[in-house]
Amino acid sequence: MKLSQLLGEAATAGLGDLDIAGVTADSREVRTGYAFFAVPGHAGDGLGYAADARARGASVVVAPRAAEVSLPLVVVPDVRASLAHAAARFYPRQPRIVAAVTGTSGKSSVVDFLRQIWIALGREAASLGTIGLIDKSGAHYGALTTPGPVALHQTLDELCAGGVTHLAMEASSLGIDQRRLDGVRLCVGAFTNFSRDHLDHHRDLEEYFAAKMRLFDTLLQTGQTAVIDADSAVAERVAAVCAARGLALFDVGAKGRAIELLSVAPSALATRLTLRHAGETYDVDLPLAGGFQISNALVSAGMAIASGEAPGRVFAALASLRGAPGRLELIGQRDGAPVFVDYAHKPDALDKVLATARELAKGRLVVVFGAGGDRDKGKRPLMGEIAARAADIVVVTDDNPRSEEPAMIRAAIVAAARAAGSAQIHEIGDRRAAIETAISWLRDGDALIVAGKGHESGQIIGDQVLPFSDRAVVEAALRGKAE
Ligand SMILES: CC(=O)N[C@H]1[C@@H](OP(=O)(O)OP(=O)(O)OC[C@H]2O[C@@H](n3ccc(=O)[nH]c3=O)[C@H](O)[C@@H]2O)O[C@H](CO)[C@@H](O)[C@@H]1O[C@H](C)C(=O)N[C@@H](C)C(=O)N[C@H](CCC(=O)O)C(=O)O
Ligand SMILES: Nc1ncnc2c1ncn2[C@@H]1O[C@H](COP(=O)(O)OP(=O)(O)OP(=O)(O)O)[C@@H](O)[C@H]1O
Ligand SMILES: N[C@H](CCC[C@H](N)C(=O)O)C(=O)O
Ligand SMILES: [Mg+2]
Repeated sequence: MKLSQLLGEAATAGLGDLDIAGVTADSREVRTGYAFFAVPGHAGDGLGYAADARARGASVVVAPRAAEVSLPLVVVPDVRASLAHAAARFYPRQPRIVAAVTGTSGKSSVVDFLRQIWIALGREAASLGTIGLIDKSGAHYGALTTPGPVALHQTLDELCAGGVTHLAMEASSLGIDQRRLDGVRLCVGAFTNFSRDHLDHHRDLEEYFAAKMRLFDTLLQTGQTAVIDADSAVAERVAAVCAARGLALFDVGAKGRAIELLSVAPSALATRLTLRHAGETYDVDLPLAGGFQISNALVSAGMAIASGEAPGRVFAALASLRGAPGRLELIGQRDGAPVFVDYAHKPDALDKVLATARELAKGRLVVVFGAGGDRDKGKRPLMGEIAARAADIVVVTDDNPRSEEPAMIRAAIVAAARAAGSAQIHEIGDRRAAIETAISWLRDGDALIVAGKGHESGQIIGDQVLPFSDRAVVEAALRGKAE
């Protein structure tokens, strides 16, 4: 492909006729004839790797500023956006329907539910996000929630070639901000909710909010639909952003107008809902527990309807939804006490999941959790406080300490937990021992939530990833054996 086709004629300053064999922002992936996009990153500056790119055969560097690089160089105003658009042109095919969801919590659940609804309605559907790419061939785990633009466009092209017509994808705030989704031909966008997260990357909550809003004020086009959880505290602000862009608003929830949640009747691990949409009333038996799962299910139903599906069929499909892996997933029981694995690793998610579990526990509520190293330190005391207030027994353990001293992370949680509530607070660093001990304490009517790692398959200590699965450890402990 010619450079002019990748970047647009105006941008290429006389170099438009160069044949380009591939695009990348990582010099280590450069092959002969590639265009190397020099991205100023968090850890390094791509221009510093131009010599490496040249040595590996790059034929041109695309950069945000002029520099001495011994290769033809094209300067562009927004190099991450140029990379994303170039990747979209290099890998041109995309599923006909691409729906993206943003929000602090619920994204992985929503994309999983939307894929399940589409499949139930006979569509060739896939989902992409934190738990990987899930299509009919199975689950393929990826490192990022929203992949980098080159990997993303390659994936979209491959999915399309494989016959996938409908894709539900997570739009992380970092992904949106870093232009990973620029060039994706979106049809529908959705917003779940907003609370504290990623303050290790965004300067403050306003900046984090603005990053999410880019999905609505820039990436979606006038006339397209935005589905919003109307019960979110920021729903009105999001609606105003959507209105200013000329998006069609589809709001869902107790305060929703497009799908109005009229009543909720919880029963053990399921919930009966009555909904109103376009003047019709629907009864739905949602086979999931928890108010937050209702929100997620309604957002996914809204996205399915916005993508052209018949509402009656969409609501009928909700009756067979399965929870996303590691999201309030019931693994088994010990003496009448259910044990769940959940991915709450931020304050609001922990609050929501413990509130749900409290309703399921006739006896004591037990929680095992920790907090990630090299991540927002501010969330540690908040999570300690929430756990101590919501649970009866709190076991603070390790969750991906990365380069930090694990005991320091635990200490920050434990101190806040001890100051906050009347719960028993225990500290057991070894996560396997923490889970096994908590399970050994269970009595009839109790409930245990093992939070923070969900689907994850490793414990990151230093720069090593040791195989570890909460699910496997819980299963083994419930069988009464070491895993
Ligand atoms: C902090 C962050 O967001 N980093 C992401 C970002 O990297 P960066 O642009 O800052 O890169 P950098 O390391 O400073 O390097 C600068 C440039 O030099 C290049 N380079 C580097 C080394 C080399 O030898 N040669 C070379 O060319 C790099 O490819 C890069 O283009 O852009 C890269 C490409 O898109 C991402 O792979 C990378 O994700 C890292 C691995 C990461 O861990 N990101 C996490 C925090 C993340 O993005 N998480 C979100 C949210 C998760 C959620 O809430 O669900 C996600 O979407 O997953
Ligand atoms: N709508 C919601 N509101 C609040 N908490 C939620 C909601 N949905 C899920 N949660 C909680 O957040 C956890 C993560 O859910 P999920 O993976 O669906 O969200 P996510 O937005 O993809 O999160 P991440 O950004 O970590 O990938 C769940 O395990 C649950 O504890
Ligand atoms: N995408 C999130 C996931 C965190 C999961 C939790 N187990 C942790 O390691 O903090 C992050 O990397 O911050
Ligand atoms: Mg996710």
